[in-house]
Amino acid sequence: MYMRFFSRFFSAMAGPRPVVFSGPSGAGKSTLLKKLMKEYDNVFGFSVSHTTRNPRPGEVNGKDYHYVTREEMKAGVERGDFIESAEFSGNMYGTSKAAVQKVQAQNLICILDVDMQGVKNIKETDLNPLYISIQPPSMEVLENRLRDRKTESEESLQKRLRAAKVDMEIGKEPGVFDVIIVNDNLEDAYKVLKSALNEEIDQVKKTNMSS
Ligand SMILES: Nc1ncnc2c1ncn2[C@@H]1O[C@H](COP(=O)(O)OP(=O)(O)OP(=O)(O)O)[C@@H](O)[C@H]1O
Ligand SMILES: Nc1nc2c(ncn2[C@@H]2O[C@H](COP(=O)(O)O)[C@@H](O)[C@H]2O)c(=O)[nH]1
Repeated sequence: MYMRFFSRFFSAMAGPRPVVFSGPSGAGKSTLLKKLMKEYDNVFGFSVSHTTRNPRPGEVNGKDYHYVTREEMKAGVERGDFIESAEFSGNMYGTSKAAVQKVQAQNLICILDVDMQGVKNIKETDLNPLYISIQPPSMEVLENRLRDRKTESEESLQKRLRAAKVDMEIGKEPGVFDVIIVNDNLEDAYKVLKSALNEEIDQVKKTNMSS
């Protein structure tokens, strides 16, 4: 596992700098984010995306995603409700302005979980987040994790693996991500993630305690 650091925190904007997580489907983004939010629920807030995919068992509407029809999603995009939106593995996904504002209004670090198109599109906005890439140790491990998760049809799994190959190549290009974490052993990866966000966590704790 290794980590690269190109920049540090607190942007010129008011409030804590958002953090964008990306990386191939199955790399372990949600697993790491859920751990982080459980440990620091008063520091981080999750930007709940919209998606046209069906909820998985255990997922909750409004918490994991806002589940919408393609028509609803397209109408929202046309109205300008979204900071970014993308088509991934046969479904639409997008980050609404309202989702980010809701977290920022609470003075929490806004966490976004987006695919590589989302990363590219967010780079065109003035959100100015820290970009963290979560990578699997290998394609073989990634495939096993996705299969073991049992959430995908064979067709969807193959689409996700194809997207993963492309994402992993783009992710290696210099300057795309500020921090790259290889999620091999979960506890090790979590430690690296926490240390990458250490200063922000302390800063938000201090600010929120004194307000
Ligand atoms: N370090 C790890 N070791 C073993 N299994 C892991 C590890 N990290 C995550 N997993 C498992 O791998 C699977 C994929 O993880 P997760 O759903 O968090 O990935 P993801 O990157 O959020 O995927 P997606 O982008 O599709 O939402 C899950 O079943 C999770 O329990
Ligand atoms: N561009 C965006 N990508 C998003 C958003 N929310 C999630 N995602 C990415 O989609 C894939 C698949 O997610 P899954 O929950 O169906 O497994 C994954 O890479 C997410 O990062 C979003 O709002 N915008």
